[in-house]
Amino acid sequence: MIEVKNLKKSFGDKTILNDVNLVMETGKSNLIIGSSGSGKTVLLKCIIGLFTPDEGKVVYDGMSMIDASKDEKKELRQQIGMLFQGSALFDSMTVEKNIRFPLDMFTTLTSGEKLKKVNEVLARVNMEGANKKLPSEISGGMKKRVGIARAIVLNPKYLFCDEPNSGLDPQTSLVIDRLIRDITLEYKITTVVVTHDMNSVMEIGDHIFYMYQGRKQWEGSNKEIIRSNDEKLNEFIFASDFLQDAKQMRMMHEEQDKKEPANV
Ligand SMILES: Nc1ncnc2c1ncn2[C@@H]1O[C@H](COP(=O)(O)OP(=O)(O)OP(=O)(O)O)[C@@H](O)[C@H]1O
Repeated sequence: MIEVKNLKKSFGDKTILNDVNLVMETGKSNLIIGSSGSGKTVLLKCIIGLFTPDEGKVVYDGMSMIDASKDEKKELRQQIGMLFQGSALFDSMTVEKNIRFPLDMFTTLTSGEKLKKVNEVLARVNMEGANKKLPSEISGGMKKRVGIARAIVLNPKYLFCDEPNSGLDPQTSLVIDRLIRDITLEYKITTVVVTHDMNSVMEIGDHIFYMYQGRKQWEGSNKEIIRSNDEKLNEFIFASDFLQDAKQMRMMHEEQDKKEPANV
């Protein structure tokens, strides 16, 4: 579980995050959504320790990141897997070397043990046998899968994904979303996803945080979001790329409700 408590962050006299409180549960996909400039990336960077908040705390399973010792921070960093926007693979390295990179950085495993781990995670993302391929030789969706394999190779307790579907077609996005959701459940990871994609919200949004002008404006599940009465959230849903999908989803759910009233 990750708890964000009374987090504040400003740059100069501009307040970016204003008293943000979130609880992100283990084994769940926690999504952060919001319009451009609402503070999602700054929030993510505060959570993973790339920015130091001006006030407040980020607590990882009872351990406050700010108050942690140097060794505790180092240990925590190893428990964090990161899927970057655009996958961020090393172009000159093969798939195998890309995935092995965190093992080389953080472990003293033998090369045989490392290869075993690489092959395990490659199989988990359905990319068996792709060891010797270069990033330039695989598709965007495959690159994301390699990025996920690299993010989970150290068995992280926490997984952060920044726009995991950027640049992917809807079908491939669905594959990536489901992979993130399944891995979150199987490995009992606390997963945090920053996204603009309504399909992801509906597919994997166990818990969604809607950020508006540096504050948490709304939170709830993917079932609740399409029935929300929050004006700002609805404006966001209906004014953005979410429009078509959201309308369709809302209609689908209304149809479903007529048949079987949902208890939410
Ligand atoms: N290092 C920085 N120094 C100064 N201002 C910053 C810095 N990083 C972000 N900001 C400002 O913080 C605000 C929030 O930015 P942030 O990147 O968190 O938005 P976002 O919600 O992630 O947007 P997007 O969806 O476009 O990525 C913006 O006004 C941005 O200019």
